[in-house]
Amino acid sequence: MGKKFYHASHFKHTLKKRSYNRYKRLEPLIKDDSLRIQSHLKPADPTLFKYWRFRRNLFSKIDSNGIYMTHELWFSVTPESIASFFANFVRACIPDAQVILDVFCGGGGNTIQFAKQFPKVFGVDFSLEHLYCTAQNAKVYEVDDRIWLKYGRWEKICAQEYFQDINVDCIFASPPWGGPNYLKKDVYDLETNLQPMGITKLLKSMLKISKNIILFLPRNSDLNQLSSVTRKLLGDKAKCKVLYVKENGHLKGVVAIWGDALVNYENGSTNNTENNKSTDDQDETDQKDIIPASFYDMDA
Ligand SMILES: C[S@@+](CC[C@H](N)C(=O)[O-])C[C@H]1O[C@@H](n2cnc3c(N)ncnc32)[C@H](O)[C@@H]1O
Repeated sequence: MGKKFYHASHFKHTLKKRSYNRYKRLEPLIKDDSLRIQSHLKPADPTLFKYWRFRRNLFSKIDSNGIYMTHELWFSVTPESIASFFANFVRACIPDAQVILDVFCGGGGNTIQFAKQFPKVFGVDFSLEHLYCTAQNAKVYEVDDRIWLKYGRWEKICAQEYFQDINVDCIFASPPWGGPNYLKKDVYDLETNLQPMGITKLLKSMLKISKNIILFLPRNSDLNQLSSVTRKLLGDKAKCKVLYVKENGHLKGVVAIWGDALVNYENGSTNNTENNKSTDDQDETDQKDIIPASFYDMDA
């Protein structure tokens, strides 16, 4: 992968060698190991307690005490059963896929589950701390050898065409929704609220790299905007499929899906049995289950 990416297995080492200034920024966190989660200890910030209670939903291996999180990751990591569902879904739809790109990879919730299914996974994030968490967490799941990380803003990375020469089979992205206020309005405007760019720009930037795209979006996302962006960028006959994602009966968000291989899948072809095993804390975690509750064929 040349000098463009950091291999997750040697993240610290390569960062120190190639980008000493960046390494220096991260060094205090590495030295005092302050991002490492000791599962039995509540986070210092009480506003995070509600996420900590469900910590095993985020990473089933959190009790290994080898998982790394930042403050932001407590409320933005994709819960493991959902991330596993997405990875199984892509595997079922594109069985011979080799390369997955996870834009906005955060703490590796999705990257790790993809790496369990596919030989090569790229993760992009503009937070060095988050990339460090992804690299560390991937070690716990023993998939660090399959993960390559890119530091930087997606806006810049796609403009500089870093992925142009790589045959990416599918792009997954869980972009920032703009904080908890996303539920305050009945309908979430995907052009003005989604970060770091609206849905049109985001989808356009990704279509240059792969035709198979999955975006994890707020549950109140404006479906009309998804329909019109599909028509605008892909033509009158193109389709976007929307899948409602539930965890423990709670609607967590929607995924918008583009690309024939993903859109034309057979219902029920994915299986999440590994993650249906309940962990301890029965009252907290209950049964983890992802139910594709509804499907909309957006006839653009
Ligand atoms: C919702 S979180 C992703 C969580 C991730 N899927 C996981 O399971 O850990 C969004 C991530 O996007 C990153 N991010 C926000 N703006 C970005 C940008 N312009 N370019 C790259 N990464 C960005 C944040 O640092 C954060 O880690």
